[in-house]
Amino acid sequence: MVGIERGKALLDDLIEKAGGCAVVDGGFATQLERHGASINDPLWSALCLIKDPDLIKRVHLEYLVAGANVLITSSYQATLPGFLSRGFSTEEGELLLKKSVKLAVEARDKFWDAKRRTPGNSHNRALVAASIGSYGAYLADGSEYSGCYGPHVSIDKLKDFHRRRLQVLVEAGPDLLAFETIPNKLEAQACVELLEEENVQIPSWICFSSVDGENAPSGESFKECLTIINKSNKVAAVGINCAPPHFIQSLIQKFKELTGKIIVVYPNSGEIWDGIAKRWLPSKCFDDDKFEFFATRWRDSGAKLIGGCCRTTPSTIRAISRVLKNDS
Ligand SMILES: C[S+](C)CC[C@H](N)C(=O)O
Ligand SMILES: N[C@@H](CCS)C(=O)O
Ligand SMILES: [Zn+2]
Repeated sequence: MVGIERGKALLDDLIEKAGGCAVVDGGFATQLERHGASINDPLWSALCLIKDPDLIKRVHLEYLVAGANVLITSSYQATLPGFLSRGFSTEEGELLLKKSVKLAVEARDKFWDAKRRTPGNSHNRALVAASIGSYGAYLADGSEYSGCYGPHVSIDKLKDFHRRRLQVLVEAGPDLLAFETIPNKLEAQACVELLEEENVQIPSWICFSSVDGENAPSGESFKECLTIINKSNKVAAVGINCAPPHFIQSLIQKFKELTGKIIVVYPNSGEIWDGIAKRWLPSKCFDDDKFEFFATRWRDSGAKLIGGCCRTTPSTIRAISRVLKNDS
């Protein structure tokens, strides 16, 4: 078995060993902020790659201890143009991108080396998914929740935006690529074409946000979006991240009808991001108990990777992990 098939087998194996549903980590930026990191910045969580890499590793370890089987790297809003605009050279920017993968791999290996020696160890070796935030995340104007990129953003522009970061992240050796908060069909198409053009040999997941619980944020149907993704053998899983948790049950059912790929869901707490004021607004939320209650429903509806996104914490992941493990 070579390349992409080997990577997919690794993911299938992780899911099987976890009892049919593996746990993704929780809000990465949220946990950085709980430790005092100040990330109100165009680079958002990626600012810590520059300012406090030790904290990044610490947060990865906290999610592993909480039961995460997949770690998502700190590269969501880490981009070469973003680093260049801060005075870094291209080479330095590429090193920062690589560092995001290195920190997660080091945390995973440290945790796994300790666990595998423990008698009765029931842990799986976690996988590292390199985060690729949408173009809207880079714009830092909240457009990952609207999908409105304007008429001048073509598929070629989106591919150009994503290409070098993707190459550098793949070179750094993660197990998976995690495209996050994709808000429209055009960007989904760009990601799929890029994976093919770059002949990427590790599996990806592509996750959409949603603001109405039925469609991509752009208003385009998931049927249209998934028709594009279904044609790609580079994409192992598809799903939803950073959407309100009360949308998830019906979206899993919808996705089940639209794809044969693994379904991945990691909703946020339900708070709404105000992209202009750059803060979370209160709204209908799930607490950890509700995540615990709904995690088994999401699994029973067909999700095979479940976690949390913004405003969830290691205690959310502990609750999800506990219930999925005890119930499998
Ligand atoms: C997932 S959102 C809360 C990340 C931050 C956003 N892209 C911004 O920079 O405003
Ligand atoms: N994984 C990202 C959030 C995506 S919305 C982070 O917390 O950095
Ligand atoms: Zn999020």
